Amino acid sequence: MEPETRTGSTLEKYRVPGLPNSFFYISDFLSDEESTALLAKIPPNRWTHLSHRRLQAHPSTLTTNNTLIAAPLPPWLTTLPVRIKTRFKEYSIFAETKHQEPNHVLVNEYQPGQGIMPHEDGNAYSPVVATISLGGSVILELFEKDTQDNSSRTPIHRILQEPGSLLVTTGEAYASLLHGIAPIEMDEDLGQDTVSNWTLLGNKAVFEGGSCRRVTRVSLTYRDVLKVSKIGAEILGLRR
Ligand SMILES: O=C(O)CCC(=O)C(=O)O
Ligand SMILES: [Fe+2]
Repeated sequence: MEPETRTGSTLEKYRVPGLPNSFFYISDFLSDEESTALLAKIPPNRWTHLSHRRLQAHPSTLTTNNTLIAAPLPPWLTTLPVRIKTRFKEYSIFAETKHQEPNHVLVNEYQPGQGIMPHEDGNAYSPVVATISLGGSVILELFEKDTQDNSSRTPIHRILQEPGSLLVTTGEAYASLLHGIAPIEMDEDLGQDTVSNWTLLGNKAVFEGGSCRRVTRVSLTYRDVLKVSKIGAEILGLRR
């Protein structure tokens, strides 16, 4: 692995222009080698199969009461093969969240034609999500929160997520918009005027034809769950 050379990096230069606030897009958060190494670490036996994608939660699924049972994230998501936690610190991504570091990761896998309905991530988490994309590129659509039903919604912004990229969603962007991925096989109408992070893309040439065929994409969404229960200590009566 390369030595860390990013100390002192600021997120500001990665701010996606033209969006309410606050999205940040780092196209080269991971190298190709790091992306490959990370993909290879995803445990094959932890998937929950949903109708339009498959999902795993680390270290575990939240309880019905949105509580995380205290447990460390597995090292493959934080330190090895990539020093992800260190990189998050360098960009101060979780500097202002409750535990000042992520304690929960959802891994989503989408085949071409699969997506995720417009939704908000809600108040179980501090309002910061850091999304690493692996495999294929995809358009994330942003929607106004309103009373329209999902079928008639039209996106107000579109963010193109390339493999190896990091998208950070914070503050108002987290709370005031919905986000989703259309269940299609090809993202189209790609260009300067239709993709909010066009100037921040790492490999614009790939999209200059205006479309991009989906291939399998895996996303790792890092979050800081607000409520953490030290259930082991509770059972033993050791909780202060
Ligand atoms: O795959 C993505 O980039 C989005 C995933 C997502 O919105 C979620 O897990 O809440
Ligand atoms: Fe989400």
